[in-house]
Amino acid sequence: MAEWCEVEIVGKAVEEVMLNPENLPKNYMYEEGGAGFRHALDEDIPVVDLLSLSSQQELAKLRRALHSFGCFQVVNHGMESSFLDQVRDIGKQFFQLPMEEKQKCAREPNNVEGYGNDIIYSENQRLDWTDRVYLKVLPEDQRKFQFWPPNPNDFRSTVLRYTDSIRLLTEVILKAMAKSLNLEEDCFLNECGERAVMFLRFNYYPPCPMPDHVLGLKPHTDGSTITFLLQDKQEEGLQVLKNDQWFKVPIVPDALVINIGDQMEILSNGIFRSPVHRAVINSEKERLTVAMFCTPDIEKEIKPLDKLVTESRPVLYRPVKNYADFYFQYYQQGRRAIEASRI
Ligand SMILES: O=C(O)CCC(=O)C(=O)O
Ligand SMILES: [Fe+2]
Repeated sequence: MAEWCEVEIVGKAVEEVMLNPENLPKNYMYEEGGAGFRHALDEDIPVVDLLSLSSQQELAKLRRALHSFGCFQVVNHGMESSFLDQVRDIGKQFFQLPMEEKQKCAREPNNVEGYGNDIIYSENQRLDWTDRVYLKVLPEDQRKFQFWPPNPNDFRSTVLRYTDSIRLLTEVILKAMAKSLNLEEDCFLNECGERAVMFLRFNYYPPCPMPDHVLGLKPHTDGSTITFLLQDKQEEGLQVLKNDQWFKVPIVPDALVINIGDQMEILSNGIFRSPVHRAVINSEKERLTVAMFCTPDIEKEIKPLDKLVTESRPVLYRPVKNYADFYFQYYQQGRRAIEASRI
């Protein structure tokens, strides 16, 4: 691992790489790709109705979904279709701006926030076919507005409103997840703490001339407790791995995809599974998704809840703190950061 270094190698926006399609850098290429590379099965990922989530039947469905797939889609979450369109639109409008305009909120080396893409730690690193805007939206006093696009002019107000809505929804979902395991409803929320952190990421995937050899996002798990993903309205691309097979996460109108992240896998002592997932791309259409990563207060130590450790299910993970600190190094090596916690 000697070639992995702390200092970032500065890469190009995918949008610029795309201008020279005959010469795609080999870091993007999966040699093993080809026909079938993007293939995934259609087995419906469970869709949970938030309005029925107090019923035992819906809670049981939630528990099964989180144990088998590690993800589900939620409908009737209270956000209007037109508002979700607005959230996607501010992202699309930003990526359509001229490069000089986007560069005004460019990410700084070795920092995750702002406009940019992968932090490159090694010449050999596999790169993702995506440009992003990544922002810490909570806690409020940690917002760095210099990285928030001033353009389109409703960007900031829309992000703030979306953050408020997701914060409320997080409470509802974490409570339901606790209830689905017959635990006190606040137990996961308490572990996240008063100063829980939320990161928002707009993922923009330009069309790619070699979609059978390139991935939008390499296989990974999220480092969050839970992640909310607003999918593109037209273009599919998200796939989750279950029993060594890829499954499509279909577009369900106005639904949000909710993924378990590594820190929830740890809290639940492995009952909820943080799924390996990836994003595939296509040669004709761009795709835009909006991910909100909910993570605990960085001062909180995260470990399996006592009530979920039993004789038949011994403790599976060591405590972790400030998971994001080492998450990205693992991610860029195509490894799972949870390895550092597994006993
Ligand atoms: O864009 C997608 O479909 C997946 C996004 C994702 O997994 C992420 O941002 O971590
Ligand atoms: Fe992800």
